[in-house]
Amino acid sequence: MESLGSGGDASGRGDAPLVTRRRELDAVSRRAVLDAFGPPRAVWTPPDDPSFVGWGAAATLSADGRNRLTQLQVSADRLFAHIDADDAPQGTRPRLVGGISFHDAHQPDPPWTGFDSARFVLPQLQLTWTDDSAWLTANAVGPDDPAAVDDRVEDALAEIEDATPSGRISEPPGVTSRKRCPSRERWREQVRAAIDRISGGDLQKVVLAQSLSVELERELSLPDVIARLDIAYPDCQRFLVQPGDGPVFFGATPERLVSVSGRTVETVALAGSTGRGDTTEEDEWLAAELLDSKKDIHEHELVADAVRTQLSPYASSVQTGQRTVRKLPTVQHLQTPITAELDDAEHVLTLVEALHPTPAVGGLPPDAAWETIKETEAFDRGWYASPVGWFDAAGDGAFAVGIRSAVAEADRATLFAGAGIVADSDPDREWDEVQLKYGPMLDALE
Ligand SMILES: C=C(O[C@@H]1C=C(C(=O)O)C=C[C@H]1O)C(=O)O
Repeated sequence: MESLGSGGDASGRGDAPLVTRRRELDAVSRRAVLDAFGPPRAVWTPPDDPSFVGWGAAATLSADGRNRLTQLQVSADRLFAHIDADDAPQGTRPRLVGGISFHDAHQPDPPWTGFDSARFVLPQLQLTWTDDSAWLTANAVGPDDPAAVDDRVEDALAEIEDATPSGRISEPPGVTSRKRCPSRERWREQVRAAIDRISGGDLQKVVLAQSLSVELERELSLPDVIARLDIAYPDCQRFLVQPGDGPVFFGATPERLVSVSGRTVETVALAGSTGRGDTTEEDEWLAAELLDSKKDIHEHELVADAVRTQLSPYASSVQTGQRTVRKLPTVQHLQTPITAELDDAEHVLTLVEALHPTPAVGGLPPDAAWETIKETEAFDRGWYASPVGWFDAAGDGAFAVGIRSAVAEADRATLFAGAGIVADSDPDREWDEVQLKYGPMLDALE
């Protein structure tokens, strides 16, 4: 490990060549290979792009402190400086996969063991699925003999060929006990205190979160959890990060933080929520009410304005799409797509830094919101509501906001969900909204 200034380290041996080999394979079952290869691993399955899985660590970059994303960019540039092939199709190029914690003051204590303030891994093996095939990419850094990398490819190919899915996707493990933080009564007090602060004028919005710790009847099968989320949440970004043998962070989030491809930036404002109806009529009525709700439009537009403002130093023209209702299995949200063309090429981490946390998960103004969150929430957000994603040597990449998520180890999991509080929020409605947002993870577990 070498040190890159305070708190930064990289096992990427910046000046050593990065050796990459790739092979196209017949389609393989992701569930089967996830079963066959253990941690460290990462899964990234976007709604509209190929699925990606990484195993092992050819290099690990981690950093903390206020400059964590700048430090990471420096170590990543060094790691990628001597890449031996970069003209391959996008999904097959070497990628750093990982994420950062909600706040830079985070310590990787339980349940977040292994989840540094910022941590990205260049996998030893990457598998990327295309429409009818898959690509295996093997990465190695430094004194590794290129012939050893070829051997690793052959070994991995043999193992992948042998990997067969183990029967049907199992049923969720089942929940035997649950512990909420805060209690309903305490939540009411917290929301009222936040509203008082908003009335005082130094805060416009704050997103307060809850945690739900559950014990499971059986140990969690990660390949099966991901398979169940694929079926139930195909329109969401499914992700999983497991730094070592310990905990895993996973989710199915509807919220893109930012993606950068060349000069094109895509992001979204997602805030303002209601439930789903039991009938089509009720569902449409709820959607219409949401689209018309002054409180939700206010909550939403604070996010859209902040996103546009944060992008403006990098892009002279920022396009705002139409505000519509995004329907998810347990909730509906107001959503506005936002796109921009960058004036100059920028690294996706620069935009992550500019945007995180948006007021969809933090609040406004950001410092007053963080102060309120820190004083109010009696648990560590860890990587919940934080940027999770990947980037490559060109600085292209994609990041989601890690909501609708849980951190789990063996037969325990902690789920997180939050709601935006504005001046006219009602504590009980916000409570109900949070329970709906636990839906995706609870469905995966019970
Ligand atoms: C904070 C969460 O969700 C965010 C908050 C929303 C809201 O307050 O309406 C809606 C979508 C997300 O941006 C969460 O799911 O935990």
